Amino acid sequence: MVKVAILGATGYAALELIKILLAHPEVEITALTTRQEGSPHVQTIHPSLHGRLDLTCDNLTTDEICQKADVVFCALPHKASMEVIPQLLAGGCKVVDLSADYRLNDPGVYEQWYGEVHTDPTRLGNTVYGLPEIWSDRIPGSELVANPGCYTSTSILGLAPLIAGGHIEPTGIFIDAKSGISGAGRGPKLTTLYPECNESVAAYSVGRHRHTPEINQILSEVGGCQVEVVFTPHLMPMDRGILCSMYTKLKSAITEDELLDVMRKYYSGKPFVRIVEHLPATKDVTGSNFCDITVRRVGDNAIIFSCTDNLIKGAAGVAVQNFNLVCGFEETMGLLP
Ligand SMILES: NC(=O)C1=CN([C@@H]2O[C@H](COP(=O)(O)OP(=O)(O)OC[C@H]3O[C@@H](n4cnc5c(N)ncnc54)[C@H](OP(=O)(O)O)[C@@H]3O)[C@@H](O)[C@H]2O)C=CC1
Ligand SMILES: CC(=O)N[C@@H](CCC(=O)OP(=O)(O)O)C(=O)O
Repeated sequence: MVKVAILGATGYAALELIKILLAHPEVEITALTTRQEGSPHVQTIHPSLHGRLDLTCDNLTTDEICQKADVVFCALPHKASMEVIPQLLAGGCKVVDLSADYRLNDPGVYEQWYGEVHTDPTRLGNTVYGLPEIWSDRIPGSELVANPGCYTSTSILGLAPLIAGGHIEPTGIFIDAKSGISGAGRGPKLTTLYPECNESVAAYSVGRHRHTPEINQILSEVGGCQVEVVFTPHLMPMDRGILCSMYTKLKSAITEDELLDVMRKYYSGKPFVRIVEHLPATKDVTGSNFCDITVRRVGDNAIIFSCTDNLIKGAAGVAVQNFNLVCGFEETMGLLP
């Protein structure tokens, strides 16, 4: 059994991690952390776990975490992650980081988009990006995996096959992304209060959302050329789910059926990507680690639709996929009911 700690255990991503890991045959959850004093029981923090896990959430030092765990899921916000991860690695733990701290290659780009100087810059560019559908060969045995962002993985998985095959123009790709409110985390914020966002849809961070450089970086590597997307996120009045509708210019006279075939071949043998013919909806993937993708040809354009549950394929599910690969388990272990 692999002993596992979850940092930021009081949050939404951590709750999903706990639920998945409780059903994982090779995992024992040995530590949960919070900054709160008084060591609240996890079922007080997450009532849906009542009777499932007899563990408190504790304000642990990194040394204490290293004594209790072999692998750490770091479900802290960005900036908080890079403050603890170097010590966890030095203490012998392997880490799957759900934050954005180790996803970008360039410390200057991190500073530009996150407004902070990176405090562990030498690991940027040397940390594997945990998108197993694209780089499953790079993940096994890694000491640190940077889990992708939720919008990011949904966008990249939809676009990668057509970028890699050279079927669409690499610039002028418009991503219209919609997310449920849980994407913003459990902490109270004015914009996610019920009266502010219920029965209302709005775009935010137009032209300046921090997932833009992440999408560009990964797709540029996939395509072997400079990819530039225009990424516009919207907050939707629903609990969870992401739908990305992506508008691209086709480079050739390829048909819609051929585009679907390109996608099927690209993801052949990848258990969590489903190339579908219908237009996918967020409800189709709720609670699952699937990413559902389709494409429509409209004139000279390909419109790609990609759908995930932001808390599962966008966070906890892909984190467990990465954990399985790091530990040498079946990629699907604990993830297919
Ligand atoms: N929500 C989503 O859909 C997705 C989230 N992610 C990423 O996963 C991580 C966790 O997200 P999520 O669960 O939504 O976030 P939440 O805000 O729900 O939970 C994060 C937890 O981290 C703790 N925390 C907050 N600030 C700090 C800090 N400065 N130092 C130490 N601990 C802190 C808090 O626990 P406490 O106050 O008890 O200490 C909090 O409950 C983030 O990096 C997020 O960007 C990635 C993809 C999707
Ligand atoms: C709806 C909502 O607010 N979503 C978050 C992104 C979610 C996410 O988890 O992204 P990172 O892991 O990169 O932080 C946002 O737009 O900031």
